Amino acid sequence: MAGMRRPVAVIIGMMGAGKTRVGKEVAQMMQLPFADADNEIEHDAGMKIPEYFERYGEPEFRKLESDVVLDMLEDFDGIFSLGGGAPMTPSIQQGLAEYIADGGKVVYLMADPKEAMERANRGGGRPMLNGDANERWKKLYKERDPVFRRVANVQVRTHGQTPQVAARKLMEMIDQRIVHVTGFTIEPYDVCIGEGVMSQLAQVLGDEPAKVALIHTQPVQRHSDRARTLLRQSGYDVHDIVIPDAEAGKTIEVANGIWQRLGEEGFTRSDAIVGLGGGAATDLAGFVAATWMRGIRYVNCPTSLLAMVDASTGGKTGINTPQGKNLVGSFYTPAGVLADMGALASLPNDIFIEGLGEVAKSGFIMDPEILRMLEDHADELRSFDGSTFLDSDLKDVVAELIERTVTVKAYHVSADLKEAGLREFLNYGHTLGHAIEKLEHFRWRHGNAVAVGCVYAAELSHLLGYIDQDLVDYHRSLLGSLGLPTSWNNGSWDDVLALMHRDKKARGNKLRFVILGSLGHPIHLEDPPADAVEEAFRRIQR
Ligand SMILES: NC(=O)c1ccc[n+]([C@@H]2O[C@H](COP(=O)([O-])OP(=O)(O)OC[C@H]3O[C@@H](n4cnc5c(N)ncnc54)[C@H](O)[C@@H]3O)[C@@H](O)[C@H]2O)c1
Ligand SMILES: O=C(O)C(=O)C[C@@H](O)[C@H](O)[C@H](O)COP(=O)(O)O
Repeated sequence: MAGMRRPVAVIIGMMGAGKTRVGKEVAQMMQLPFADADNEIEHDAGMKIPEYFERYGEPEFRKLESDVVLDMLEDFDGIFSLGGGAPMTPSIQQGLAEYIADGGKVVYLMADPKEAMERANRGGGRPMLNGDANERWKKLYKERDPVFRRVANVQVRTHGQTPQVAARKLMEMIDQRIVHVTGFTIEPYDVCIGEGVMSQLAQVLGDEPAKVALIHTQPVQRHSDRARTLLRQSGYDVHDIVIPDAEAGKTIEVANGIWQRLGEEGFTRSDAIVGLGGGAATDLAGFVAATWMRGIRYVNCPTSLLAMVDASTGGKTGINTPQGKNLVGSFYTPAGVLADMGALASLPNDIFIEGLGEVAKSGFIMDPEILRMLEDHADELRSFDGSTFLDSDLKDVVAELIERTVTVKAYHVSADLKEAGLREFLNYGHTLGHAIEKLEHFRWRHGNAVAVGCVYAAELSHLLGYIDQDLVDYHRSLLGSLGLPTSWNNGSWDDVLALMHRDKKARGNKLRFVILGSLGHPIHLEDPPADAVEEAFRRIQR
């Protein structure tokens, strides 16, 4: 039945861009069939395209092309390359938009115009280039390039690359998962998830910045080396800024040191920042980007699981103060997020597991499929080993968990960037979680503290009659099976309570929490009874 199959990717681009050559190469690498729309048309028409053009003219050709392309979009499951002019036809544009909405990848293959023009002129037989071929090509490029950019959801630059290198790049891009973040007050951006996606850094930064401050920590040196090389190859003047690791980097002193460097090194409003590392590094880099000259462009390259699923997306940037976690900051949206799963190869097991705390949180508040996946793969996830990860079956599971968790995040952020209500649901588990982190002098990892905080919030939900004991037990058993902590007994209630009053959800002297009305349905809890708030704490101490 039509509609059951769809292409793995559709390649569009100018005549001579190498769509067929590169497309065939990709198909071979991925062991998929390849189809070229022009061949399919010639097959249907029973004649060569130039002959069809001559006999029936361009409008008839475009009609036939549209029929063939729309059929293939619903009944072909390989790599499909379109003729240069196909994406200009409104019915094909509509078909491609539906295909993208259904999760498809429309790849704009961007070759060097000079190379593409030469290739297109070689061999002749292109009716659209009749007359002065170079002039025709340039004119068509001017018309088509903006349309191609609009209809594609993936862009691959192949300037000066061999078809094999271009194909590998394209394959990485096809394999990637993309979550789109948009909203009323948000400049839309994509979170790209997959191995190798860091190679899109220059594309996301754009042409405007001349200088790029690459802010990272020392443990991710190998990934920052790669980013620096990519940036230099693309012609940026790269300024390497190494910050103290983890929470030690989220301080006003560190931010001040970077402001000084940006000033001394002449960073202007058109320059940019790349934040690379765990969530602490991306929070700090975002904060510097938000404040330097009141805001410059920044791109996040998260390298920990937690930063990939949560910290790098959504625009909450900030630093800690001696009084608490993230007390100073701003909502400032990145231009893009490149979650390169290749970085997970160097991630220690305990830091991977910590990230699962935020993944589970997203399951509890919205996406039960996340919880099912965590249950089904608890043993493999718990034994995560970066050195074998990229070649293991776990990679696809983790890619899907990242995509689903980022989708939960994007849903809340898109509707409520500045956290007027809905976005607060992402804070499930954080009221107690942040207090634990502070009382443990940040030696407890964020995701671990959030895991305990989720059990606390579940206990509170149960005490107030919203959920039954089974769901509280489920929190403990699921989080425990992943190697996450579910209890904490290292601080006094008075200290915890004082810190929870400093939580950003509190209003005046009233506590506010996010609890569960039922699984997947969080609710706000305003000014709850003091005895329930304390009793829930007693229950997580056991
Ligand atoms: N802005 C937000 O919306 C948001 C959301 C969630 C968490 N956060 C913040 O994120 C931080 C927690 O993030 P985190 O868990 O990534 O902690 P982290 O940034 O402290 O990183 C944990 C450790 O792992 C190292 N690391 C990271 N990637 C690595 C890799 N690929 N290989 C080897 N080592 C690697 C880091 O250098 C660090 O030592 C907290 O500060 C938290 O408040 C922010
Ligand atoms: O994006 C959000 O909104 C969140 O609350 C996500 C949290 O997982 C994250 O830890 C965030 O940094 C917490 O923010 P805070 O406002 O409670 O400091």
